[in-house]
Amino acid sequence: MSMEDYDFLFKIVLIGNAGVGKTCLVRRFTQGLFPPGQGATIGVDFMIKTVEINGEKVKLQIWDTAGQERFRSITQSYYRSANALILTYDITCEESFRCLPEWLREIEQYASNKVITVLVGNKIDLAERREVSQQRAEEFSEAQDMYYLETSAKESDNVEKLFLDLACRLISEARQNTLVNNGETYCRDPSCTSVAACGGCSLGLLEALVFLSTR
Ligand SMILES: Nc1nc2c(ncn2[C@@H]2O[C@H](COP(=O)(O)OP(=O)(O)OP(=O)(O)O)[C@@H](O)[C@H]2O)c(=O)[nH]1
Repeated sequence: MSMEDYDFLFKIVLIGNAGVGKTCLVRRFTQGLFPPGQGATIGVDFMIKTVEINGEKVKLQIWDTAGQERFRSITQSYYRSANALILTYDITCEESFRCLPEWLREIEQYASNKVITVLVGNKIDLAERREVSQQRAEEFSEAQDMYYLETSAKESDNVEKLFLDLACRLISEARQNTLVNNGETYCRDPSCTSVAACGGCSLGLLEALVFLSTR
């Protein structure tokens, strides 16, 4: 697709504890599948999906970060140019909910103050194993001024809604000019703000892949 083939380009970054289902949410949305035996993400993964909203083409760059602590210094560097963050926890895992204030501190420290943050409680298909009530999560998200949604990547519940509602909000913020301006970054170098696809930045896609796979 050429650069002119879309009206909006947004960068969305998924964060949250390991195993909460970030990769499965991204795969469900971008590829329409629930991957069997999904392994832990190493560093950062990247997918693109273009959607049409009210006749306008919206290109979503979706960055899936590793939840494991050992990758934190890599993943933090991806917050800065994000237009939106999807902070995910697992409704069957109290620990993943208790870690949310820690994630919010990371956002405060590393993301732009214009970033839109959505809180997602994933794995609602496992209702019998729920450890965090919807009410508790809603109260928490309201107190933090975040939009809240519960999803199941497995059953495809609310996954399209999550990304499409977010795209609508991003369009509306872009129109009011209040969004993070991140240029059109096509490579994995978080500091790249090049408009050309990796043409002008110091760390091209191939080099970045080697960098990530050797860690
Ligand atoms: N039942 C159920 N299981 C899910 C759902 N989403 C993810 N899982 C499972 O949860 C496990 C972890 O999923 P991932 O998508 O790898 O989690 P992650 O947050 O990307 O993990 P890291 O890459 O380590 O940060 C896998 O075994 C998935 O099959 C869901 O909606 N329902």
